[in-house]
Amino acid sequence: METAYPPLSEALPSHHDLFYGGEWQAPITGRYCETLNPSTGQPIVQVAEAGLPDVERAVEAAHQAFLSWRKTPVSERQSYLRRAGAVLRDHAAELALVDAVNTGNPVAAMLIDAQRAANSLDYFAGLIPMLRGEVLPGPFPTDDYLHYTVREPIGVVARFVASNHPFMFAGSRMASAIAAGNTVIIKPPEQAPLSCLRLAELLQDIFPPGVFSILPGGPECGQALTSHPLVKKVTLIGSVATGKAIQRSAANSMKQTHMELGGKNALIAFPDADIDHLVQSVVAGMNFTWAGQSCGSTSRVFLHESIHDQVLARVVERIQKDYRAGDATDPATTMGSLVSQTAQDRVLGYIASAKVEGARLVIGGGRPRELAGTSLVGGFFVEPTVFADVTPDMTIAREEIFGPVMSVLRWREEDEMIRIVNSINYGLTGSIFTKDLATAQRMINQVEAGFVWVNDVCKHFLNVPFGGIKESGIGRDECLDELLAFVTTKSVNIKLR
Ligand SMILES: NC(=O)c1ccc[n+]([C@@H]2O[C@H](COP(=O)([O-])OP(=O)(O)OC[C@H]3O[C@@H](n4cnc5c(N)ncnc54)[C@H](O)[C@@H]3O)[C@@H](O)[C@H]2O)c1
Repeated sequence: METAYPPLSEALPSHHDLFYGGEWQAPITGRYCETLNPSTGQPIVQVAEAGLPDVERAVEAAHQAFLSWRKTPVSERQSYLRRAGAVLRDHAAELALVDAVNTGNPVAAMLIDAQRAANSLDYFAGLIPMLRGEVLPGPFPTDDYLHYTVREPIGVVARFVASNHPFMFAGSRMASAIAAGNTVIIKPPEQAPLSCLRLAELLQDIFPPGVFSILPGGPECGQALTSHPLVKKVTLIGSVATGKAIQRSAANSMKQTHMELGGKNALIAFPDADIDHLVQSVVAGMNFTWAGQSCGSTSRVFLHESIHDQVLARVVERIQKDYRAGDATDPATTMGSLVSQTAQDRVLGYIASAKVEGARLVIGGGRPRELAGTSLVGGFFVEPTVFADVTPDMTIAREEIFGPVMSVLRWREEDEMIRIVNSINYGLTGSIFTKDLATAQRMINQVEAGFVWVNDVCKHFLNVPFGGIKESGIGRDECLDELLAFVTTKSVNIKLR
């Protein structure tokens, strides 16, 4: 069935201020900043920017709300979360449209995001009864002492959300913290705050005031949240550099942090891989639909020399057939833009570095020529780009580009290949393509990544922990561990006589 999208004017949020304490509030500093449509580069609307005094008020409101939310019965918390999930499902098309116009990601592909966020809200509602403690044996007779543990919420949680799927991350990641009895302040990405504002409009009558807040803003807002003494945990979906900055700021008040960071993920293809499936997966793994902007993109493709040339040729053919840059709000668009001019410049900079360092440009490498003379000429597009003959020391083999740029590396010796795979500081995901289970298991044992697919790419499965090792993150999401990350354990010892 074809999706019916509302007119953009009806989908966009009518509020552009800050949402905290259950109300819309104008920024005390009076600062507003333009947000753009990355498909055209044109402004959409001005959105409030939270400053230090706004953060003070929002955190205080969230803290007051915490004092009662933590005591809210489990069944009530579950019903709040499930109602929120139902609302997101009902509004999937408009939320997809808002993110399309503000992130540059094609609207048809964004439809799934509301579903994912809603599934997460339902999932964590169902998991709340797992927040149980234990009765523990101690060193003395049980007639003398009873020892047990209880799980308690932490307090106000600040969640910083990445620019690639703003409302999916806001909606899905608020679920665990709220389910556990905390209150949450979400800071949307500067580049694309509109879907989080729409989220607040949709959920404002569902949760009690202060349980969730949306504070659009820039560095001042970020710094104020990460250093505020009443914010007890800071979580980020973002880049490694931002993760380090947040950790430094949070360290002053010894805050817990939870980090979902970048990746430079390897796809490893063995000679016995099913070639048709491999070709399709190499292309799918790059997430060209949203211009490569996915933490899990398998942007380093290790092809065994015996299949290298045929796979590369077919990958290129498939990319050229399947992806055409277009306006993100058009349901027929198969490839979106980067989220901002800064992101476009960064990606073009990496492409230039690859050329200088000697990689072989196979396709792409610039702005799409076919957009010249159209209304999209000012959009932040980059063609799907493939470099071959990439060597491990090249910048594009080592750094996360977060754009539509695939690096293909040829390999011969397995030990040398796995050494190169593991030679970088990232450790988010990895994909292994082979028909042989023993080969797959040998690689699984060696690849340094928090999440490994065998004969697949990119898929997330709710209830299966997702997260990185090395500099790609701290903690696990989309599973019970995520819920447990938002409680602390209190040990109780009762002297019985
Ligand atoms: N591991 C994952 O699950 C996952 C998922 C999606 C994206 N990512 C990563 O996110 C990055 C892309 O997203 P991005 O460009 O929005 O990332 P980013 O690091 O630039 O920004 C992420 C968020 O942090 C905020 N922020 C930036 N500096 C801050 C500071 N000093 N203090 C507090 N907040 C600050 C931003 O406003 C934004 O909301 C990529 O590295 C990508 O791999 C990771």
